Amino acid sequence: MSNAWGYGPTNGPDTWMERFPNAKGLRQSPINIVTKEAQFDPSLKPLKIKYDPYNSRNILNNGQSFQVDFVDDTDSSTLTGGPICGTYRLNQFHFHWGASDDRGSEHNVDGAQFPCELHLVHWNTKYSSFREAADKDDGLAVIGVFLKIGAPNPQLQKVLDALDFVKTKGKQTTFSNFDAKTLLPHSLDYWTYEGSLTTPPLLESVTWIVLREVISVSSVQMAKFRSLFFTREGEPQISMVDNYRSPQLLQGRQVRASFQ
Ligand SMILES: NS(=O)(=O)c1ccc(S(=O)(=O)c2ccccc2)s1
Ligand SMILES: [Zn+2]
Repeated sequence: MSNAWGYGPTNGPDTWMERFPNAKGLRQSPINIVTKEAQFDPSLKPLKIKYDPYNSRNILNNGQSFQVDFVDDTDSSTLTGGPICGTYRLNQFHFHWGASDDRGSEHNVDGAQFPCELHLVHWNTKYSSFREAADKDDGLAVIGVFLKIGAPNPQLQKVLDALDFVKTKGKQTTFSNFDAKTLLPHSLDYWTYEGSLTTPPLLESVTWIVLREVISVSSVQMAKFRSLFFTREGEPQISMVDNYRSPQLLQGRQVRASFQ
């Protein structure tokens, strides 16, 4: 029986500190964003996001979520501006969601959870590769976008339609010509703070950029997320749901806002 980390009763977030000591670190993610304590910082620049659909490569069920991977050997899909210095390249995006619409996001806002949260993962090109950047203090920048129950999201549906081909752990399929920018809300107002990966190895290398404006998702679309499995083909099926870590202690960190 694999002792890999996961989200179940015997390998979930409360057990992670046994094998991943970063879990007890001072800049862990996610957090609860208390909006009244997030200070407007006029020195924060607007986010500059340039994504080239040509870079989207495949979609993979990695046994914890599903991710859309991007070719990141050039600066054609990048994040600049905002709270970061230099250029960060888009490497992948993935989601976290709940077993029901009342939970699923990792970050909370004023104690409220959303049914789903999108993470767009970028790495700092001052380092030679994603792998080299992954454990550096300024190595990664992740844009978080909350999904709220409402009208069906046609752009998201393009991603959900591909899930039929990656139902179980390890399955992947080609996913080309997808413009990740179509998943972003109109406003790029954001909160930002210094944090970590929200999954093992919980590296404290992430500048978090959490967008204030949500994107919509219908309940039917949420059911599609929940049609995936944590388990491999042929193993007893465990539905891929509740793949989120709960908010961690702020430990004195400041959350800044790009807006008043
Ligand atoms: N949920 S999250 O956005 O914080 C996140 C967790 C894991 C990753 S990673 O797979 O990119 C990765 C990055 C570095 C090392 C290992 C995996 S991104
Ligand atoms: Zn994530």
